Amino acid sequence: MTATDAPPLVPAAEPGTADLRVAVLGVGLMGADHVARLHRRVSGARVAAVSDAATDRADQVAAEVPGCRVVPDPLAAVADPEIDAVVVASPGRFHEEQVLACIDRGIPVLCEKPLTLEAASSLAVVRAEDAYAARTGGRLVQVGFMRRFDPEYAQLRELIASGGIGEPLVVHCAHRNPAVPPGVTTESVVNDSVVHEVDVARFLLGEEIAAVTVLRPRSTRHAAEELSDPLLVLLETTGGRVVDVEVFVSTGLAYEVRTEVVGEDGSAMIGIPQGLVRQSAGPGGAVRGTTVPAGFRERFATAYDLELQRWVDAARRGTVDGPGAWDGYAAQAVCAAGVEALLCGRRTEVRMEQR
Ligand SMILES: NC(=O)c1ccc[n+]([C@@H]2O[C@H](COP(=O)([O-])OP(=O)(O)OC[C@H]3O[C@@H](n4cnc5c(N)ncnc54)[C@H](O)[C@@H]3O)[C@@H](O)[C@H]2O)c1
Ligand SMILES: O[C@H]1[C@H](O)[C@@H](O)[C@H](O)[C@@H](O)[C@H]1O
Repeated sequence: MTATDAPPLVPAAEPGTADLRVAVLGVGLMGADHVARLHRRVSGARVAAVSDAATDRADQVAAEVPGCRVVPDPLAAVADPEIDAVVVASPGRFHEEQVLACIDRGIPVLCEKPLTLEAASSLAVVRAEDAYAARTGGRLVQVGFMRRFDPEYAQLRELIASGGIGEPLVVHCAHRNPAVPPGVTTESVVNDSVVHEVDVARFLLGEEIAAVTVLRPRSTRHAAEELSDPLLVLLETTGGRVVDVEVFVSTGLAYEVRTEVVGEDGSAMIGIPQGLVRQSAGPGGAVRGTTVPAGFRERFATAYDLELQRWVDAARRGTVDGPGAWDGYAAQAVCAAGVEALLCGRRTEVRMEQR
């Protein structure tokens, strides 16, 4: 199920308030999905403008939404007085300036992960939003860690919080993509893929990550040259728990995202369809195990719906109801240590400012 073929959400916005006029910056794979969701499934908002470095792409996406304008310069879209809120879905290297422009204008922004590409620039976003909060008491930034809105992750968190499996000790994660676009590097796998598990670990365990170690097992023959794939990433939390992440981005098969938490009194796992599931290439390269989703758009369709609906509802109330700038910064600080650990081959401590 993707943005366009699922049944609409139940309207959630409060009556009597005007629709939020949203600009979406970057309408590639993710941005175009967000436009379709905001247009067809989410209530209380309308896509008033789109902006993309590829103007033909922007024209094509805008044509699907009545009343949607194309604004070629993304910063002009942010500055436009007829825009109330922004979704940033451009490549990560543009996030910092686009999010800072939203904070400068005092409008809410949902920024796709990663918040920025480095810990220092993410911290600059935190500081800018803190200055805005000191002046107004409000918050503006939400980061697109959509797994927090996935019903299975939410259920797992509640189970842990209720003591249902006792004190959590170890978390095992698998994050497997069938393939990644050309140009993806081993370092960008840490920043773009492992960043989800970093946020999941903080979300489930409620503590920071203190150190990262990265192991490089033998690489698959399916990986692009120079890509170390899979990786095993070990995250040690401040409370002494350990999270292991197998990240494998060129399986050639399907999209598998699993998380198992092992506690003192039990364990719980999410992300596995019931029954025996086998993933293997069949004759002629066909993929068996079709109950496993093909990609993140299918697996997390409900999470993206809920993420956008809650962002719109909160933005209309002048608040943020989801992972904020600090969560984006914390994840980048861990990923920076992860890239360092990858390059030096040793356990690396995370350097993070005090909140
Ligand atoms: N949460 C998730 O599950 C998820 C999934 C995929 C991608 N993402 C994130 O979404 C973002 C976009 O990824 P994608 O897969 O859609 O990439 P993409 O390459 O498909 O799309 C990016 C688009 O941005 C445009 N662009 C380039 N420079 C721009 C600029 N300065 N301003 C505005 N647009 C610009 C490109 O022309 C392209 O159309 C990334 O941050 C990525 O990490 C998140
Ligand atoms: O940008 C994508 C996206 O964030 C997906 O959710 C993740 O599974 C991929 O590994 C990553 O490349």
